[in-house]
Amino acid sequence: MKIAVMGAGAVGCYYGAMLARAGHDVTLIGRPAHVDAVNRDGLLLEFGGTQQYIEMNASADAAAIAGAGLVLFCVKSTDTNDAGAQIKPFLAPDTIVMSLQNGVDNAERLSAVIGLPVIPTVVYVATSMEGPGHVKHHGRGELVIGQSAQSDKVAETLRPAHIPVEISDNAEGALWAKMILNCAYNALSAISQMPYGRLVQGEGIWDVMRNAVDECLAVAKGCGVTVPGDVWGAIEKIAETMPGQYSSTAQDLARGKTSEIDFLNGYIVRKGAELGIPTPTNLALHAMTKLRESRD
Ligand SMILES: NC(=O)C1=CN([C@@H]2O[C@H](COP(=O)(O)OP(=O)(O)OC[C@H]3O[C@@H](n4cnc5c(N)ncnc54)[C@H](OP(=O)(O)O)[C@@H]3O)[C@@H](O)[C@H]2O)C=CC1
Ligand SMILES: CC(C)(CO)C(=O)C(=O)O
Repeated sequence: MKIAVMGAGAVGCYYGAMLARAGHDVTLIGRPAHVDAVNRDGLLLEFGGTQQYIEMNASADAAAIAGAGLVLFCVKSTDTNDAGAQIKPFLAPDTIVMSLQNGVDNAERLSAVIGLPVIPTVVYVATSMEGPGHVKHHGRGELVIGQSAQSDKVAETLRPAHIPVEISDNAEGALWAKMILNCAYNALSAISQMPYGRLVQGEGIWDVMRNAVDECLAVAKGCGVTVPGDVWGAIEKIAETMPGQYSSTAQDLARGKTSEIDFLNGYIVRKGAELGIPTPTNLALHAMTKLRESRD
């Protein structure tokens, strides 16, 4: 089966590389600098202290997605609608589309744009682009995917490529759990430009995080979502296990890029307003991050 990746970035290149390494016919759709490097040398995958060039197809033209049986959709939440509109003309009615993105509404938004079902996928991986056509794996790699008629087929395709897949009847709740963690840390790390270990030592920071999380849980409940696991316990663990890490939002702002904050704290604020649930802490975190994002 031909597999296409829309968004040749940290997540898309990693999963594309794992699948190509396992013998699949993989096509990456990405920006010209990455595409040129992959077409020239192959994709450089750094994994567990090893480096390997992996041959695969790459194109800057969304038309290269034509004929794919499976599409991994891996752009940032800010690009979902535009990238979805670009691939729509090249999808068949039976193409399986997965959203490998943070935030809770990407699968729904993408599905509305392309007119096909989209499998929501929670991505537990840490990867980064180290340069054009060069992806580095820092840890983990497992996916939790929603139930659908195609989910078994997806799992059977991905698992032999050393991509652990769990099919869950509460993938939505798992996406929420991850987003709530993001709502606790991402904006604070972005506004302060501090890593988590130092951040949580700030005066009142745990209280701010607790308030943000309580608002998120109230909004999740209002949306009828059951958030699995010990959300607060997982949040406390992040500061212990990743003390030197800056949030992806902090990294985006440091590079002058638009962040996904509208789909994290911003999403909670919008949903809270719809449901009549106050979200003052998320409102402040979102507004301050947007201010910082708009700085020259
Ligand atoms: N990196 C990680 O470790 C993790 C990331 N995630 C989530 O996964 C998603 C993807 O993140 P990540 O891979 O880090 O993001 P990246 O920015 O590294 O990758 C996305 C890539 O897609 C490109 N792109 C966007 N729109 C188009 C388009 N229309 N045509 C071609 N290329 C396009 C972007 O280019 P440009 O930048 O020029 O727009 C970028 O190179 C996000 O929702 C993120 O939150 C989840 C877990 C871990
Ligand atoms: C888990 C966490 C908070 C790790 O940095 C993350 O998902 C992000 O930075 O967006």
